[in-house]
Amino acid sequence: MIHFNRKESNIFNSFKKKVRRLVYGEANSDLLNNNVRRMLITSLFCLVGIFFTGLLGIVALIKGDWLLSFILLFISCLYFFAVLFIRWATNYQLAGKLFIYPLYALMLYLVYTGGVSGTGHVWIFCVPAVSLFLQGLRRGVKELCVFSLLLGVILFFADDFRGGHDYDDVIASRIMYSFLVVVALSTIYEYSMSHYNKMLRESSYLLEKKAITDELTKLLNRYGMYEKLETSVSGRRHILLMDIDHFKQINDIYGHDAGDVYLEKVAQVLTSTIGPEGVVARWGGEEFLVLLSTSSIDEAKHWARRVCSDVCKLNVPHKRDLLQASISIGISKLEPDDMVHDSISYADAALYKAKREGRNRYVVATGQDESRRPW
Ligand SMILES: Nc1nc2c(ncn2[C@@H]2O[C@H](COP(=O)(O)OP(=O)(O)OP(=O)(O)O)[C@@H](O)[C@H]2O)c(=O)[nH]1
Repeated sequence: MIHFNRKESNIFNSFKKKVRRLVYGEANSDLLNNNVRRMLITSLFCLVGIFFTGLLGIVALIKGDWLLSFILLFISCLYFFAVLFIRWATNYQLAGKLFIYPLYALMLYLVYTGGVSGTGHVWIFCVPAVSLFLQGLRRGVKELCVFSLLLGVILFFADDFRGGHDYDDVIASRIMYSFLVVVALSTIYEYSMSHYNKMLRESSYLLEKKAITDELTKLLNRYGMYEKLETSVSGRRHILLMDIDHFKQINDIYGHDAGDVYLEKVAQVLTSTIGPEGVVARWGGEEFLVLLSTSSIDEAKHWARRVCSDVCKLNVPHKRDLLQASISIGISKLEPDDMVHDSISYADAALYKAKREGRNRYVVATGQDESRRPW
């Protein structure tokens, strides 16, 4: 068993960090994002490509094979440019094309000339996996068909042209068969991976949605609303924190299920009353929170008044009765540099003032400006 001592593992960790920074750049924390992942893998392909074409280019240069050396070093520079391009434009698709087309050309050139001592064809087996990854399943398969066709022509007829390598027919057919087997296996693998990734993306989308949605009312839940509240915007916004009045009585008299139906209806009223002026969430129990995009306190009061009036007008039929209630609201403002928690506390204090003053009303939070003063 290998044991690393602390110093070795520190060196190893800092080396790992450096490599991650080189490859991932700033995207390290966002690896679940499909685009970011593709960008990183394309960068990695390019880095591997730079290394190998660069190295083989230098070897060819030392051996005096000027043309091969020029081609390899040119491609190495192209891949370097592709890495920079991904970093600069974050466009992995174009960078992928910059990678794959020179690769096709280089592979066909190596097969055509036979490469070093007739070993040119040994490199072609990396093509299917790279092509399918960079170009996607459909396009990748089409391009691999064209590539295989050109490969076949070169393998069987290259010796008819000047500089073409003379492949034995048996070897040519074996190279062709084995290449087609790799194409088929890579296609099956890519198909199953893309299918699996699609399912993974769908289920992670559903889970994400579930995590921020209230099951009963289908509004945002507290967690989802916190995300909205913490999204920084340039201007002032307003918070309406609301609580249904004497809701316990509805539960006590008509039962919990009737209470649930009433909550659902209140959620619908809030959504239709506020419309695009804000975001509505179920804050918990019989409490709702609206984040208004308006910066004007008069407009915030206007929306609070409308909510009070629309909830009062709500009659929810239950057996032979009609469920009715009112709502109390606390209003506070949320400036870009305010602590979200503080603004909600102010709205909460205002809400309880509204309850104390007789319910079915709104109260604007006081003291918010004083709290911002340094004294
Ligand atoms: N049906 C139902 N009731 C809920 C739900 N969540 C909380 N409640 C009930 O909401 C009631 C809240 O009651 P209280 O906090 O005493 O307040 P209230 O009766 O609304 O009175 P005020 O707020 O003082 O006007 C409790 O009876 C809870 O059981 C829910 O999801 N469904």
